[in-house]
Amino acid sequence: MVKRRVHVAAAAIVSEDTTQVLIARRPSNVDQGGLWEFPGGKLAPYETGFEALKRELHEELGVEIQRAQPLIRVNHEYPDKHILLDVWQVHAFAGEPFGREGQAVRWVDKNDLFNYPFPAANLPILRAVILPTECLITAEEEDEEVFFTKLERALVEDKVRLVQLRAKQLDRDAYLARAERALTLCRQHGARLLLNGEPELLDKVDADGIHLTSERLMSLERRPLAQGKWQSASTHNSEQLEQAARIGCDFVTLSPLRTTPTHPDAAPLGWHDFQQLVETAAMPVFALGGMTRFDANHARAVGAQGIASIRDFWK
Ligand SMILES: Nc1nc2c([nH]c(=O)n2[C@@H]2O[C@H](COP(=O)(O)OP(=O)(O)OP(=O)(O)O)[C@@H](O)[C@H]2O)c(=O)[nH]1
Ligand SMILES: [Mg+2]
Repeated sequence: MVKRRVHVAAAAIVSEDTTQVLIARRPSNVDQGGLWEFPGGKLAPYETGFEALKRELHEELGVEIQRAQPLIRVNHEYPDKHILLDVWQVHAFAGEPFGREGQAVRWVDKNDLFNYPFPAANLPILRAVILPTECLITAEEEDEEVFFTKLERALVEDKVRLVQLRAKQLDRDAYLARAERALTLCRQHGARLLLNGEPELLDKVDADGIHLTSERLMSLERRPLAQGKWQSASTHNSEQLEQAARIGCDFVTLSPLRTTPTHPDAAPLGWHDFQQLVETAAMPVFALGGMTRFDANHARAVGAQGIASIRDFWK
C-alpha cells in the first residue's frame, strides 16, 4: 500500500517577551488524541503553507496572523502516513487565542516545553522553538584560564545560551578536557554546548550535541545522532543546505556573510544571496562571518534564526 502524504501547516506562536509559546491539546477522539501540538492543520487543495496557517489559526484559535516566518520543515514517517510539517514562527497576531473547537490551549514556558507529550514528529520542532537567536563559536585560545574567563564573560554578560566548542589546535585529549569543563560551566548558566567533531565524542562528554563541518556533512548518508541530541552543521551553499535537511540537522550556520580574518579567501555571500539561500532552507539558519549582535535584527528580518559569531562574544 502506498502511504498517504499529508502536508500540514502549524504555528509556534511566541509571546512578546519570547519566553513562552502557545500549545494546544488534541481532542481525545482524533488521531494522536490527548497529545499536545502546535495549532494548525492540513493544507486544502491549492493552498500555500502560509494560507493554510492563517485559515487554521482562525478556525482553531480565533486569531489573525499578522507576521510570521518559516521556522522548520519536518518530514516524518508514521506507520500509516508520511507527514510534512511546515512550522512557522508567529511574531504578531490580533485577537485573544482560545480553543474554538473545545481543545485545551496553554501558554507554556519554553523551558517547560519538553515536559509535555507531543507526537513523535515534533522533537525537531521543540528544539527549533527553544533555539536562541545567538550562537557563540569559541575562539582558538591556548591558555585554559584565559579561555574560561572569556567563556564565562560571554555567558554572564552577553547571556549567550548556545555555545559551539571550536578548538582545531587542540589534540583529542586536550579537547575532551576542555569540553568537560566547558560543559560544567555552560550547565551552570543554562546554556547548551555543542562539540566539534565525531558523534562518538558524546560518549566521552555528555554535551548537548555535535556540530559537523561541511565536509563531514556531505559524507553522511543519514543522521548520525540520536534524536535526543542536537545536530548542527556548517554550510556555504544550496547543496550543503539540502544535505543538512536530508540528514535531519536541527540547525545550520551559513557563511561567510562578510569577509573575516579567519577565512580571508572565502567569497562573502552578502545579505542578498544569504536571504535567497535561507528561503530554501528547511531548518533554522544562523548568519556567520563578520556578524555582531547589531546584525541580529537584520538577520532575522531576512529569515534567519539569528547570528553566530566568534569575535563579537570573545572579549
Ligand atoms: N497541527 C499539528 N499536527 C501535527 C503536529 N504534530 C503532528 O504529528 N501532527 C499531525 O499532523 C496531522 C495534522 O492534522 P490535523 O488533525 O491538525 O488536521 P486539521 O486541523 O486539518 O484537521 P481535520 O483533518 O480534522 O480538519 C495529524 O495527523 C497530526 O497528528 C503538530 O504539532 N501540530
Ligand atoms: Mg488541526
